[in-house]
Amino acid sequence: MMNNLGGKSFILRLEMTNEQMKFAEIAAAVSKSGGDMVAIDVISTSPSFSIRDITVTTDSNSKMDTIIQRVEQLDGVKLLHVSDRTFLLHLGGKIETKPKTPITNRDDLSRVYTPDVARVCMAIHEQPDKAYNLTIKRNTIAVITDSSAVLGLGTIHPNAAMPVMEGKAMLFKQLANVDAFPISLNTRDTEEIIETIIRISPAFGGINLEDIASPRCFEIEERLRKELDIPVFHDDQHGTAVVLYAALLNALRTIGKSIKDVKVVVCGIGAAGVACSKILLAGGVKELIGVDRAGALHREESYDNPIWQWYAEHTNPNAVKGSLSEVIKGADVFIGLSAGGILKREDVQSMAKQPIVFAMANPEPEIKPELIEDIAAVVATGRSDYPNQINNVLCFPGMFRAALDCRAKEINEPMKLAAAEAIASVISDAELSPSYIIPSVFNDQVVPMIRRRVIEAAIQTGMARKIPKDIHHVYNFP
Ligand SMILES: NC(=O)C1=CN([C@@H]2O[C@H](COP(=O)(O)OP(=O)(O)OC[C@H]3O[C@@H](n4cnc5c(N)ncnc54)[C@H](O)[C@@H]3O)[C@@H](O)[C@H]2O)C=CC1
Ligand SMILES: CC(=O)C(=O)O
Ligand SMILES: [Mg+2]
Repeated sequence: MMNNLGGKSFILRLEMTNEQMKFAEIAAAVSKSGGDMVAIDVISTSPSFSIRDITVTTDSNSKMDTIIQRVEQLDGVKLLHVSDRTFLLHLGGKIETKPKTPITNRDDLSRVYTPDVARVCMAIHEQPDKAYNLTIKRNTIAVITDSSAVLGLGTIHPNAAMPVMEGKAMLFKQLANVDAFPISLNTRDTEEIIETIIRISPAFGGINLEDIASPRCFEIEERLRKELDIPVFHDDQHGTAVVLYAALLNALRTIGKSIKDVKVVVCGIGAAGVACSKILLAGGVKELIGVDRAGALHREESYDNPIWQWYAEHTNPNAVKGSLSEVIKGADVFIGLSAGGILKREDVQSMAKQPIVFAMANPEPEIKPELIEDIAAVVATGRSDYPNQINNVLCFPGMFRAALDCRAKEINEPMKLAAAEAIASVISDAELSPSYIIPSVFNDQVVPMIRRRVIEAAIQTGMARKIPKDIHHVYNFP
């Protein structure tokens, strides 16, 4: 079954008769259908035929079927199997847990497990905070979803949300050495979600809420922040807002506009759209218009959704009404956090000179960059296969590294702004350009810069319960 989630790479296992072996024809069939043959591996050979794996890449999934059909039609070639490399990477899940020390004899066994472990349990029982020293709590967070807003896929089965949560857990570990447990809840009831998270919280040093739809995500996060003494961070709201703000600061630097003067249209007033709008208001944007499915939110309308009511009262100073195409006219910046393909080239043509377009919906952006690269000054998406990836992955590993290291009670607004400024500052003036406004996820300065700036902000705002040695030493904090 084909989907349409962007470019991909796949492997065709082919049985080829030796006298009719024709790589040139296979390469031509692949190329004519819009693919590239990037590798050939021999699996087995016999006097009359051989079995080979041909790795093919395409720039869109829709071309995959055509390539397969063309290759199947070649004489002397039998298609045995098609493996999608993305699926292969997911076989058996993407992460595992491992003991830190081996258990090789009875003595080890009695220390890590019963009877000696009981002494450790009782030490923590007498002083529960010792969990930070004697359990995984010190370095472990939970990545928790209710599967109601997974990427831009909407509500999907709880099992189906796991690949994204596992992916986030991988990124936490690889980028910031934070251990993360992926958890997909089998409920979408606000009270049950809150109660479940409170009940499982003792194991964790932080909670990363992920892909929980608005408006329930706002209440869930607010209530958990009050109830728990560990940081609770809704990644789609705050991680996205931090990275968006960093990218916008740098994009404006490239075209010489000031954040205080630009007209910004945010499309999709959900979890990410609300948080991004809040950070923009805090950063000084005055003319901000939010658009959702029914058009611009404005103060002359009343909304059942309390966050939309708040939004309408705090944005759109001229109470502009209308569809996205109407309100985007003359805007300097478009920020899409809604759904794929909803922005038209004509909409971008109607924006102010040197428009900035951040089409951040995943997996399909609001508009494909190639459709507007000749008319937009700066274009960014949420994806890793285009330049300028604005994705919360630039924030959450460093943010939780910092929060765990200083044992933060909460992640507050100054800590988020500090993270945004840290990300923006990774790119020097000499490096900055319209196609390089935001560092890559593989830039190894990102996590340490965020960590340092966020810990400083946590200390200065009374959120840190511990001052890591390196920070204490460098800044001479009391
Ligand atoms: N690049 C990044 O780092 C991130 C990207 N996203 C993407 O942003 C999108 C929204 O995510 P969330 O805010 O978590 O979801 P959400 O479900 O909380 O909000 C989505 C909002 O978009 C609106 N919307 C949907 N179709 C629309 C349309 N055609 N026109 C106008 N508004 C429309 C919905 O009514 C809703 O208010 C998703 O595609 C998600 O993948 C979200 C978080 C991070
Ligand atoms: C990137 C991300 O968290 C999302 O698209 O939901
Ligand atoms: Mg998400």
